[in-house]
Amino acid sequence: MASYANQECFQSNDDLPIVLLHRLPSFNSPLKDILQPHFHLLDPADSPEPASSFLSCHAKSVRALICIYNTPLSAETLNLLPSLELIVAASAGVDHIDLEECRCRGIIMTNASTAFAEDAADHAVALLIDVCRRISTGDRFVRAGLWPVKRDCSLGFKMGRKRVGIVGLGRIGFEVGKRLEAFGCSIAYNSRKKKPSVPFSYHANVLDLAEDSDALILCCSLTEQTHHIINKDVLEALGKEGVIINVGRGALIDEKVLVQFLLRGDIGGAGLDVFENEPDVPRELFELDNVVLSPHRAIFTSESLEALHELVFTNLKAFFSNKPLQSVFQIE
Ligand SMILES: O=CC(=O)O
Repeated sequence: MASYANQECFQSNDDLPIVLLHRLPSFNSPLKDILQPHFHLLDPADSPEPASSFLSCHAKSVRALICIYNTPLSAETLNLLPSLELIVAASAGVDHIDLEECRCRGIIMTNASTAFAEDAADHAVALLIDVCRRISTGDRFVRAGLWPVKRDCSLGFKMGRKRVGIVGLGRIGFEVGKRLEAFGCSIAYNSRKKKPSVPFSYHANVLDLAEDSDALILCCSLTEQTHHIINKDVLEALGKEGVIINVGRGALIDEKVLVQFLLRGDIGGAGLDVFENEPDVPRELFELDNVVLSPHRAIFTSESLEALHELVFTNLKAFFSNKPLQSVFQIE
């Protein structure tokens, strides 16, 4: 457990480094209480003034900003902050932040993938097991009181020893691969570049990966290049018994196409933690027993959030002491 009290604290209130919290008024986080003794936190969401006047007023003093969860951070907002050098994203995905503007301005970014990787990977594997073994289906069957009156004969798929393709071998994808190796699965992956010293086989494109896989697990970031990376051709290549799992972002998949494939039985099943228009989920999926739906909660454990708080604290502390940062997100 992190102990923030033990960390060296800046001396007087005036000495506290200024950090801007960027959050929607609806997003609260215990981070505020944790950081308050160590940093002078500016929170426009708590101010009666419009955010733009609040930001203009404090613009010059803000060198670091914490972006809470998926609060959109546009070029327009960034332009109000000419002294900004660091964005600490309290999320693994950073598709809600204008990366092009950050790249042009040389703003450094850290994200939370080191804090979230293990729990997100557990969730991906849990979805795969659930889709293959129909665990949620069985749960619904028991709760509906059907067991005493009829037998549950829904046949699932074996999950062990399957060929699994991971799309995006960052920290989360790597943890997924490690876990599935223990189930006897053979692991291959696709990412922008082949990773040195990784024991999994590399496919330079997703179509080839899908052709060689029984299940695809999406763990990559959402970018212009990965938007709808899972399309009709990829789903066809995955085949009628193929399973798709998504713990990345909804728009990695062309969702309308996926729904059609599932309704026609042209794919074996799907485990989805993320959706194109969250929290709206295509209602057609509600009736399908080979689909497991999860409300974007792959990272939500108390341990993950504790690790996130520690990471945010450590990065801010390091930044203001000119020390190396952890979990830097490379903007390309
Ligand atoms: O989806 C969760 C995250 O990006 O942290």
